[in-house]
Amino acid sequence: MSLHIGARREDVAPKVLLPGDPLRARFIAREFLEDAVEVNAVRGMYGYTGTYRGERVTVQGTGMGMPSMAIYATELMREYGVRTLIRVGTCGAFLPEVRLRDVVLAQGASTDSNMNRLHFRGIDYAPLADFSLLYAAYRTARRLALPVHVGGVFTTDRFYGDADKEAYEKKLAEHGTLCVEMETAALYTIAKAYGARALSILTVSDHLVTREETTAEERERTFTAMIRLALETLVSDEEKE
Ligand SMILES: O=P(O)(O)O[C@H]1O[C@H](CO)[C@@H](O)[C@H]1O
Ligand SMILES: O=c1cc[nH]c(=O)[nH]1
Repeated sequence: MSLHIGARREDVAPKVLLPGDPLRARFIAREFLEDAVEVNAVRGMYGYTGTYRGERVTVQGTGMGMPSMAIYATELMREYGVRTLIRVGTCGAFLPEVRLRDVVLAQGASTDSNMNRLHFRGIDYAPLADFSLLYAAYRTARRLALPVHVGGVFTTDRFYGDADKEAYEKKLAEHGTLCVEMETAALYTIAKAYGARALSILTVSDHLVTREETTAEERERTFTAMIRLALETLVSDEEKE
């Protein structure tokens, strides 16, 4: 057990999927894993362990924002020995060519958060995906004939912004940033600190240019292309635990 995860150490697999929404964790366990058992319910942040094509996988909700992601990612690596982490999250698209329900592989993450600046004493660290995992996900997407966008994302501390936020998001879009979400910069930074491998796979749940959006139910219960891609990447990944 750790402070925020009630599972026994042996109940958590070395490979973990991380949705922000704990109900998406439950949906993934019910619809995609065999023999899934609930291993965490502390604070309602559900976690489950089961098998996917014979390999043990844990799916653990992380909540919203970098501090919450940092808590779960840290405890999973430090207390449970997790080595491979794939976030399966939602994002808002910045660019017209990134359409609603498209899938994004986050190569790196810019951020407006102060968390990394505190950690690196003012230096602008560049949080990057693990290349072997990114490459494995890209190859898996090709095999599944699933189109994906690969590029930079923006991890924000502010879901609701103002004119100031809109201005810097416009600049990020002009510099090729694909979409906005709230956890990837923390996940990539902390995974590197623990010598673990991390990747964020995101589905576009709303569009900041066209203003289209999906429903809360769709965010909880669908986006199966992203989930299938993440699970197939985990089990086809050549770096075995
Ligand atoms: O759908 P999840 O994984 O929670 O991801 C996105 O959705 C939440 C905001 O609605 C933030 O956590 C953001 O990163
Ligand atoms: O953080 C997020 C997630 C989805 N859509 C957004 O606009 N922001």
